[in-house]
Amino acid sequence: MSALDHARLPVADRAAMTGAIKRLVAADRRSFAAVLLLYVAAAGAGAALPVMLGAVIDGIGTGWTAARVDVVCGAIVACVVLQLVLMRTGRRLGYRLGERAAARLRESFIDRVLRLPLGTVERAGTGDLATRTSGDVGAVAELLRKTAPEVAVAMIEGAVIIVAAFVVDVRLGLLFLAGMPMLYVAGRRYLRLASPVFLSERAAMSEIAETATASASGATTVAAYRMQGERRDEGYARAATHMDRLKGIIRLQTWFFPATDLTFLTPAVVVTVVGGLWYLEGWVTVGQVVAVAMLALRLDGPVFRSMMSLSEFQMGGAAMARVEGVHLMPDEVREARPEGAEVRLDDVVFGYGDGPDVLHRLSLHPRRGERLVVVGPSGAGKSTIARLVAGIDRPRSGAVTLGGVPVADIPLEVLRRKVILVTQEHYVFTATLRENLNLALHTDGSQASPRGPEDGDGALLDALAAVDARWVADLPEGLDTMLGEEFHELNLAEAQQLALARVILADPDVVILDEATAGIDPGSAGNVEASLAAALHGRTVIAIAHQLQAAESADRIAVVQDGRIAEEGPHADLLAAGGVYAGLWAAWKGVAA
Ligand SMILES: Nc1ncnc2c1ncn2[C@@H]1O[C@H](COP(=O)(O)OP(=O)(O)OP(=O)(O)O)[C@@H](O)[C@H]1O
Repeated sequence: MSALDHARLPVADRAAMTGAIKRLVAADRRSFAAVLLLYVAAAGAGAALPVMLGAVIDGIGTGWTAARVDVVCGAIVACVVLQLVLMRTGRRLGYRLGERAAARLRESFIDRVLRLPLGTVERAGTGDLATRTSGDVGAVAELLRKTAPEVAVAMIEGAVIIVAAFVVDVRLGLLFLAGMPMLYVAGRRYLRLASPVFLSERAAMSEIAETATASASGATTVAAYRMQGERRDEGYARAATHMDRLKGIIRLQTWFFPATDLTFLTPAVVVTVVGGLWYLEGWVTVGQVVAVAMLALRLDGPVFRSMMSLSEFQMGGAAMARVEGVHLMPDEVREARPEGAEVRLDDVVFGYGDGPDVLHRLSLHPRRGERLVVVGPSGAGKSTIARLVAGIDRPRSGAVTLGGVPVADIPLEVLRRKVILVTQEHYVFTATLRENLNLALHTDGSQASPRGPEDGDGALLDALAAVDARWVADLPEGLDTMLGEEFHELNLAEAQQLALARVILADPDVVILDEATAGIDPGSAGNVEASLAAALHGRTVIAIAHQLQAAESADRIAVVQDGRIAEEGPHADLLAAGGVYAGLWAAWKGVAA
């Protein structure tokens, strides 16, 4: 296979992000309003402190009684307690709200990823998708559960403090705002500059993951071609790029953070100095100046907290843009309903991406219930035929149909019940053998629902027996044995048998086996195929085979060469014809002998 072209998955723009945030808020509207209300009330109780303190200062000057001062001081203490209680309750609710939003986001992300067309996933590269699935979704969850509530509290506190300053005195309130333009300008500039910097840092991280995943999954190939040095250099180069992007973030923050120190001190200094002069003019009272100056100083808390969170906020935002980007993938419109289960390939032309044609006007008509074996030299296009029949790819021209409609137009949930492709890549889920088998059963009532021990294990055990999986008898807990890397690990042959047993349980109309028994030793592969053929009797089986032994017993053999069907017919006829198949057979017999 040639290298896949890498078409990155999209990243959400501002409008898509706004839409996503609106959806998240709307899904939990009442809790959101409650949290907002609690934060505003807590901030109000906090801002009341300096205001009341100012009132006490002025009150003492204008002859308040000690009792009155005591009452106000009591109210100040009550406000401190109230603020603590409100803030604590708000935070608890806020974190829960964030957690729920994160869970919702995760679910819709996974749902979307599982519905992505396989071809798209392949072209995007597993690194990009892996980074989005693990790192990015995690970063967004952190954003929703921690950073966003943190920033929301800070913003609300800041807003309430400013309102409180205006309540004390409008002119002092305006003075208070004197330091704000700097903060606004610096904040805007930072946000504008930071967004692409953080996005590029995330993208560089994906590249590292992509390289590491590719090197690890292709380790044996890398070793065989002695490409360790190249792969290492590639990894270093990607890591260096990532380092550069991180340095960019640090450079940006180096000038931004000191600037913010100045910004939040400026209003307090301006209020104290100018407010002092206004007091001398008799325009304001000492209590008012003290109250607004204290409010200005209190601004440092929310400003500092939001500054500290801003980088995480940016990072979370960049991650969210990538997570949401997955939703921008155009949905595949698959609405065709097949009538029956006849498979036909007519004049099919196909090529990968922008590459050259690999199938050239190829036609193949597997008959209902027949076992058609497809053979041919390496690179002839056998697996490509399998992918087209399974609806993973679409032909450039011509038609690949199932029950009279294009396979690639059939909704996946319908198609997967009718056509199953088994390749050499098998996945054993970390779950019990029973659960691994039950995956194959439809849960919508159209066929038997997942079975537990109480339902009898007959069907599961029969399916395993049909693929000659004798190892099941030795499992410590039978069908309830946990499989997976950390539990009972299956070897390649066993994993293939598990995949084949799933096919029997799924009971589709058409089964495509693309070297599906290649991992099983040639001695037992024959047994497995024979018993599988018996279990799949009546189904259309298209088997792609390297081992010509499997071809001998086929109903029909199709020989693919250079993307075309070179010959078709039963084993004996093709041998007698003395063409391509006879040559392949002789070569294989020579090897096998
Ligand atoms: N994902 C892909 N992207 C680009 N080219 C591809 C891809 N998969 C296969 N090809 C190319 O398409 C042609 C047919 O490949 P295909 O895998 O169908 O052949 P095959 O007969 O199954 O070979 P083999 O027996 O080695 O598996 C080859 O030239 C191959 O390089």
